Amino acid sequence: MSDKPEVTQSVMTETEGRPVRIQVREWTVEVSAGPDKGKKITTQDSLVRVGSDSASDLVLTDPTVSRRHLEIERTAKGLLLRDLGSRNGTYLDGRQVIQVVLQSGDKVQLGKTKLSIKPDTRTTEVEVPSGADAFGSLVGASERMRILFSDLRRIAREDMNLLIEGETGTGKELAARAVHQHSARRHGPFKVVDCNLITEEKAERELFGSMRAADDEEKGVRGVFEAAQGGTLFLDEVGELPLALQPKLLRVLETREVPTLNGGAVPVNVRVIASTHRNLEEDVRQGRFRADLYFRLAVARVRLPPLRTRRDDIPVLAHSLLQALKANFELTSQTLALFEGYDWPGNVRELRNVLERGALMQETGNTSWLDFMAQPQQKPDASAAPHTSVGALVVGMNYHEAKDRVLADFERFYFAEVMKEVGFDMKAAEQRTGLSMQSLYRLLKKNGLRLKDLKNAEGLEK
Ligand SMILES: Nc1ncnc2c1ncn2[C@@H]1O[C@H](COP(=O)(O)OP(=O)(O)OP(=O)(O)O)[C@@H](O)[C@H]1O
Repeated sequence: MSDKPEVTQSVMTETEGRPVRIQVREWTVEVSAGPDKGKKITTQDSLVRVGSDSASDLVLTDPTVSRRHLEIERTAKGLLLRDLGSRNGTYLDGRQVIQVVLQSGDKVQLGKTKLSIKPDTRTTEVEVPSGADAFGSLVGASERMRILFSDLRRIAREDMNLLIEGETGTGKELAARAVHQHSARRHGPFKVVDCNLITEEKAERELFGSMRAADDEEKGVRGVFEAAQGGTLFLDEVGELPLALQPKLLRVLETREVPTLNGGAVPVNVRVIASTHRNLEEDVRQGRFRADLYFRLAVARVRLPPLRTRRDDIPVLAHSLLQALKANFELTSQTLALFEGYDWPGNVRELRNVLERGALMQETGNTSWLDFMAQPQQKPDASAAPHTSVGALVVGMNYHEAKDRVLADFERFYFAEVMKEVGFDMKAAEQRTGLSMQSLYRLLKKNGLRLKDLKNAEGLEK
């Protein structure tokens, strides 16, 4: 669980423009009955997700509990419990509940498990710079994000390894880039490795660098650790790294060198930033992730909060994303209210995608935000023919902006169609597109096209 503080009360202690001291509180969710009795989580974060899925904050082994069963959010109105469409439901005093503000002493029942929630376990004070509502390309005006920006700024200076946790689309990669840009390494390279793609065969060559043959060296083949020399290496979705490879990564991190095949070693000077959407601590407990590697990676640790827990960021994010999209329309207060009432399962990426679609459709006078937001994750927009409205949109732009825009539309359309055409088989897509697997994944991700969502849209996945 994150060490991010949740703001519960603001106390101005200094004049405007100077740091503000705010009080943060810890709270605890504990299993009081059931197979996981005694298990608990104490956190300063505002959201606790409970379920059998290993990405939950409180992971339960009770087989009557759904993978994503419920979540409890600390809001200004109190502790808000939401059932996440669980199979066996969530009960309070024998009554099934979908969404409810918890009262003190409430016992929550899910399957054979009972939870007790203890607010205010401990209070501490933290300092937040006032007015800092962006860090690199990350935007956010909420106090939670401002605290996060100040943590990231400090971590950037300190050159330690960093683990960034957060749901999909919360900005983990943007945060990693921003840390790099604010560090002493900013003039060095920023290299990304998608750990979903690292197989045991590829690892030696691509990840651990110089385990290379002499002739590779002549051909100039360098592993990514060497390519990131003097800079930052971003290990995206590090929780997906096969167990067999974890000791090798650990060794490189410990020795700060990559071995060569001839028995030598090349020193590497690289800061590692890793990201995960999983609950890695739980993976460590379950033996899926090595504890020693976890502690090497998580010297500093931050969690990017889901958008639904910082709805006050939505207006500023929406305006800034629209600006970046060069979209030429105003968001009405009704639209913003609609946005603020929606849960954004795909987080900021989903908001950006919705705005992008809105920008295109508005040109044809068809904007209906509700349609876009109904199931945006299930309907990746890429297949929406871009040429119908893009012409009208780009004539107002300069050449470079227009080109970027048309290219982005083309990419989304092209990749969504190709993936459907090849039956979502990445190997076949690699051949069809002539791109490397790594580039293919990155372009899919860049365009907000997740394989799972595309399959969902085709009804291929539950
Ligand atoms: N705080 C933010 N400010 C501005 N844009 C943001 C922010 N967070 C996310 N975004 C937008 O969402 C997109 C996705 O962000 P990013 O790729 O960093 O998310 P992620 O957490 O790494 O996602 P995933 O886990 O799916 O890889 C970005 O390209 C950007 O447009």
